[in-house]
Amino acid sequence: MLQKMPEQITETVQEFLFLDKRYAILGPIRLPIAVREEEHTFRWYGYAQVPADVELDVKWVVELSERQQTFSSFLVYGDFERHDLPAVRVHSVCQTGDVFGSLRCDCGPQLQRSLQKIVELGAGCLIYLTGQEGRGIGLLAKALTYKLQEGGADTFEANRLLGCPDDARDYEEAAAMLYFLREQRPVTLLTNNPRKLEELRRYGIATAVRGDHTVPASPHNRHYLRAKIASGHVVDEEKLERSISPQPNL
Ligand SMILES: Nc1nc2c(ncn2[C@@H]2O[C@H](COP(=O)(O)OP(=O)(O)OP(=O)(O)O)[C@@H](O)[C@H]2O)c(=O)[nH]1
Repeated sequence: MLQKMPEQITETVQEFLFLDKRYAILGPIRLPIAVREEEHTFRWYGYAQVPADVELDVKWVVELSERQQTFSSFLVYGDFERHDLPAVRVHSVCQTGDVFGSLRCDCGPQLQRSLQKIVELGAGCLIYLTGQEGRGIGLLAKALTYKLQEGGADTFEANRLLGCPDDARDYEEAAAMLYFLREQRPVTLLTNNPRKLEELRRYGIATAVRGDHTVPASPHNRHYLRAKIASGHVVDEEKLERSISPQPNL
């Protein structure tokens, strides 16, 4: 192990307090990303909660990382900190949709579209929450809900049949990271889920407003999207219907 840490590493680890919780924030790290096949440079930050009694240094970060392999992180684009109303996507991990490109949900296209919107606007942030697979019930329970959905249950009924809540997610960490970047200055939250907005506001991001985040649907996720609408998601119906029942090319 390195005896003396080079400055570029020690400067990368910052400490941040939010609602009595202590966070280690690592970054920024330059990350070139292809968005619509064009290269754009984002600033990447990782973070973790830190117990009050540990000394926050590089050694501790490395030990934590060896113990715990999965962390949430976020991407920042443009002059996010100073822009009047930048775009923010708070995205819950969806291995099937985000990584495999599954059409059973709208997660993958929503993730891609959020990066596109951020680049188009010129300033924004994507917070990728890895602890929220399956709306917080975890990957394996989500897999079980898929089997139940094949038997006719909708996405929420399937959760309940397993004794799980409809939605077990919490947004305190996301609020903490937004506060770290911009304190309470307004942002447009790209979401169709009004609860997500309310939760961020409850945690101190009081000035956040909602920006529609409807993406083209497929026949595979029609039922899923209808269940989300019935549960309170606000979707641009025209955009959705147009994509579900494509008009023949004239
Ligand atoms: N339990 C369960 N979770 C699912 C299912 N399909 C996708 N998910 C998870 O749902 C989460 C995304 O939540 P959504 O309900 O699609 O949307 P949202 O985040 O509340 O709202 P938006 O901001 O508009 O995307 C991800 O963690 C996915 O893994 C499913 O059928 N069952």
